[in-house]
Amino acid sequence: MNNTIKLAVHGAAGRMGQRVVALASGADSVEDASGFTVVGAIDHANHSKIGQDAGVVAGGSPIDVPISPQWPSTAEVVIDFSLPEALDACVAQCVAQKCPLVIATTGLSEAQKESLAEAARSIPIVWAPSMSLAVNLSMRMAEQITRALRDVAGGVDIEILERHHRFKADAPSGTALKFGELIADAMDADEPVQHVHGREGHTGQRTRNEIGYHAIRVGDNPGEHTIVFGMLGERIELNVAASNRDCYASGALAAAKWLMQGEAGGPKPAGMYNMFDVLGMADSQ
Ligand SMILES: NC(=O)C1=CN([C@@H]2O[C@H](COP(=O)(O)OP(=O)(O)OC[C@H]3O[C@@H](n4cnc5c(N)ncnc54)[C@H](OP(=O)(O)O)[C@@H]3O)[C@@H](O)[C@H]2O)C=CC1
Ligand SMILES: O=C(O)C1=N[C@H](C(=O)O)C[C@H](O)C1
Repeated sequence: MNNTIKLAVHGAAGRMGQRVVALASGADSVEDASGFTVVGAIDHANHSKIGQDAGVVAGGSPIDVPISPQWPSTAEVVIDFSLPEALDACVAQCVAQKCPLVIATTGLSEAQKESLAEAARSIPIVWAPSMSLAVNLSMRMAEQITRALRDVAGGVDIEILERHHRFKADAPSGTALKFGELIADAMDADEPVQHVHGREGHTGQRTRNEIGYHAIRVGDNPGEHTIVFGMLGERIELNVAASNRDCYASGALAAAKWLMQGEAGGPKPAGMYNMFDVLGMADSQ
């Protein structure tokens, strides 16, 4: 009997979708990727790869699953790496099929975030801007550093630099925004933290309660974040960089597996989860 997890990938012909298909279908031996059968490789109807075998599109052997706009009825869990404008239909489909969902797409609108919260009332969703273990661990470290430096004499200036490939559509990265959100909470400032995106012109002196963001787009960089904690006389730089996209793909597969491991033997209960939950870091602030 085949008791592997039946997986559908949304955005399957894209850079990330291809790596998820490749790992989940065993092209490389990665522990988090074992135990899946890819049953659906979904992309939009006008994609040039429609009809081609998803395993071959991903650079491996055929897996008998074509890239298709059709949703398979057999999927037990869905991983989405697509575009914000493609996400609403994906969420609606998962709700209709009562299918657990991992959402990795970034650049979502506030309205989309609200509808995700609504969807999470009926299905379990893992939603995170970075599926990488190293990034999520670095987020926890950034919170700790922020708290440790909160009352340092002279103050600390926190700036977030992110570097990504030239094809990336959103800026700053979802990960940079998440770092900023967590750091702002950890600053526990008396006044609201200002999120300042780039600087140009006569900006005046930097205020104490701001976080700066700088988005660099260069070549094929698969993702790098540097959090600078600048003090008077010294600084800390927390740098986390991907060498390739498999840290995100294997993290998404770990999340899909985690969603399928509810206490009652079925999937997790409906709710909104993140990678801290998946990685057992929810309480390690
Ligand atoms: N959370 C995480 O760990 C990570 C998140 N990401 C995020 O994942 C997303 C995808 O990244 P990446 O793979 O590099 O992007 P790509 O553009 O390479 O892939 C997106 C895929 O979705 C397709 N698509 C477009 N419209 C639809 C639709 N209506 N239905 C289904 N598929 C559609 C695209 O087709 P077409 O090319 O024709 O537009 C493409 O094949 C981004 O938001 C990125 O920021 C990326 C890496 C890690
Ligand atoms: O588009 C990408 O490539 C990435 N996007 C995510 C983000 O916006 O944070 C995660 C990762 O950095 C790669």
